[in-house]
Amino acid sequence: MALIAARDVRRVYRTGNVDVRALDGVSLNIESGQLTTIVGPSGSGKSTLLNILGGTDQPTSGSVVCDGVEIENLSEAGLTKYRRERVGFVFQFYNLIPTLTAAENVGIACRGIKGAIEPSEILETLGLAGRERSFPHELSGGQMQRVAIARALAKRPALLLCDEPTGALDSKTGDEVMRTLRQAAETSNAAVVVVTHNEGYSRLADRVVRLRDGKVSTARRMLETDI
Ligand SMILES: Nc1ncnc2c1ncn2[C@@H]1O[C@H](COP(=O)(O)OP(=O)(O)OP(=O)(O)O)[C@@H](O)[C@H]1O
Repeated sequence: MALIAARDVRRVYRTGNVDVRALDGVSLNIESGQLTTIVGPSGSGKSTLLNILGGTDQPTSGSVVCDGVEIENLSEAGLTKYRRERVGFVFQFYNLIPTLTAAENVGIACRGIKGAIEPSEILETLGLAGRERSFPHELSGGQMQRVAIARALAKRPALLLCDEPTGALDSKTGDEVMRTLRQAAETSNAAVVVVTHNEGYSRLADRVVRLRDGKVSTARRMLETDI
């Protein structure tokens, strides 16, 4: 069974007298252990979809079931619990706390979460052994992003949502980060979903969801092994 099943999801924003249909009947499944990229032109609804999957926004209509949770029916408290326990977030500009070390940044994010991975262990998995005590300003962009990925993975989320995770990186480092995310999907069995403007990364994806005007225009598998 798919980790996420979205059915006929609509999100309408009202600005003044104008309704903007950010999502206009999106249906898709997202599987655990796979890397899914969401691509499409600016304004096509990519971030809106990510926000709904992550429980930072709710659909105007339609249904989104993630890991057995019906997101559209959650209260504020339910959404907070869902975000905290099931979803990891990775952002373009890392969002690390500058006054905390790499290990502290990871540790603080999963305080009180049962079964969370030790900061040193997850940092090592992500190739950052020996950098536990480094502060963000002592790390390169790629290393900071790997700390951010470690922070997101430490709580063993079912879903890892990444909004333009390579947007601030050069192409070689961006490639490395995408490979790290692909590996994370395999080893952690999380569903990794990446919004990206870089269509080239689709070659690393198991599945590519293309949005256009708030609708899915194509959703296809990329790897031979998954066809
Ligand atoms: N809070 C909001 N209020 C009003 N309109 C919004 C809001 N958020 C998004 N929109 C509109 O919804 C549409 C989809 O926006 P969204 O940010 O999801 O697109 P996107 O594909 O992520 O774009 P980009 O690639 O530029 O980040 C756009 O027309 C946008 O202006």
